[in-house]
Amino acid sequence: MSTGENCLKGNLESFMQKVMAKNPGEKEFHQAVQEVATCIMPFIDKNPKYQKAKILERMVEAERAIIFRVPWVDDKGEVQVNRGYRVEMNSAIGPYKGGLRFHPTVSLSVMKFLAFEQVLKNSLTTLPMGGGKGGSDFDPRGKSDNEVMHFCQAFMSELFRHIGPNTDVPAGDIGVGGREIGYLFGQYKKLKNEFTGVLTGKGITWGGSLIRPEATGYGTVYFLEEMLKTRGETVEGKTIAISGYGNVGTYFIEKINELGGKVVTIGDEYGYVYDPDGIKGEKLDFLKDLWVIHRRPAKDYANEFNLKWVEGKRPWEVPCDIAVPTATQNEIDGPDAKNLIENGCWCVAESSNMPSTLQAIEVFQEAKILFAPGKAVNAGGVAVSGLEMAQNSMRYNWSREEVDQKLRNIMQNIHEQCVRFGKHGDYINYVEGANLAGFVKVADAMLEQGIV
Ligand SMILES: NC(=O)C1=CN([C@@H]2O[C@H](COP(=O)(O)OP(=O)(O)OC[C@H]3O[C@@H](n4cnc5c(N)ncnc54)[C@H](O)[C@@H]3O)[C@@H](O)[C@H]2O)C=CC1
Ligand SMILES: O=C(O)CCC(=O)C(=O)O
Repeated sequence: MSTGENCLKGNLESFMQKVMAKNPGEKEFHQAVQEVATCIMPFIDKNPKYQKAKILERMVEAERAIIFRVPWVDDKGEVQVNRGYRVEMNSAIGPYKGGLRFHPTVSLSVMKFLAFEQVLKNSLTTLPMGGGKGGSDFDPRGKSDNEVMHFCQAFMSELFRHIGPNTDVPAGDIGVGGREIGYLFGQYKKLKNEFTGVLTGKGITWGGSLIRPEATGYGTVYFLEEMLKTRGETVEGKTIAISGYGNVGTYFIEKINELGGKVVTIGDEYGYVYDPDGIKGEKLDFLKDLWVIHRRPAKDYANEFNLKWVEGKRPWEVPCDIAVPTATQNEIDGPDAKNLIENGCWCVAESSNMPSTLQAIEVFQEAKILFAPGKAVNAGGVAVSGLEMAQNSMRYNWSREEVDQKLRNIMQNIHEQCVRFGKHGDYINYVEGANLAGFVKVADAMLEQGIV
């Protein structure tokens, strides 16, 4: 290793030590920062203006992080207490924008890693959106509709004072779909007495955008198509393993089926289903409601169609051409990554946020397979949220075809940016490309806006 490389390694270590000391125990946040800093620090070294203004040091510090109590009453009349969060990470290029997650694993660390990733992702879309994320440790599974509504109303009773159409615009994420956005919006409107585009993912009759429900899944496919083109390939005839079967997973399958690919797995934290004939027709119709409407486990799909259920394992042991994680963070570890490659997988497109551990990323990059990170691959969801905001401001709606075309253009543009910033000879380092392209726009805006 040269003296310059040693010096950079030393800078990264000392930077990470400071981040870890300031954010003790927040392992997901450390992981997200480390992945980004590893790519950005050599670039900052060559562009001292970013160092002088301490841009990266400022970017890892949330502009604001709100933690609040969410008390509500369940169907038995018992008081329940959950914890709510909204991390407003960076507003250099627009209002804070990012989803709300309702899941028992939600913690400050999870919220901060998601908000940090969101800043760079939103920048990649080229739309004027800053980054934020929020949520609660509330678990919607097994709750009645009435309980979900009461929880959403209690959550918004605090959140409403921190958000607004020009300040912070939340949307859905794990456990938050159209139903939850409806209850959250209703409570916001009641409290503020105004009808504004304060949330995205709204119903079509009250300000939502066509294609928003489909956007993350479809956008993933559009990005995947661009990746495959770099090797002269298409989706047609490819066998694909995925994990989650919620909003992202089901619309991903829908678009893959249209293009002649075959999705053979879905799963959850309890195991996975192997469906070698592919998830299509009435099986996809069944799957679409399974989580998004009923919040039921993946095993129900195996039982319904008499398929193999593999208890306690992840789908990454199944032979496939392409793997697309669509569930949650750190769902592919080092051994999973090795398994995938040994079984013939040559492309991994991350549709969930930070699904691969740092070790898994290393395995994919060393094997030089096509590998692209969530912040690029899954940016279609927030991109159409940005289009929903634009339509709300204009008090106008674009057609399904118009939104879909804009989504496709945005995903192609993100792919071009990844190539521009990440190409090394024949190999495209999509992680480096996405991080650098996302960083430059935010960093330049921060420089122009002074030390704030
Ligand atoms: N909804 C959106 O527009 C976007 C979502 N994402 C990411 O995509 C992923 C999926 O989100 P959605 O489909 O919206 O959520 P969802 O709530 O509709 O579906 C979540 C899926 O993940 C599974 N799951 C949840 N926790 C799990 C765990 N601990 N282990 C294994 N499986 C688990 C559930 O069973 C379900 O199949 C998340 O990582 C989310 O952050 C990223 C960009 C946009
Ligand atoms: O649509 C949005 O605002 C956010 C989507 C989201 O949460 C994400 O991109 O991870």
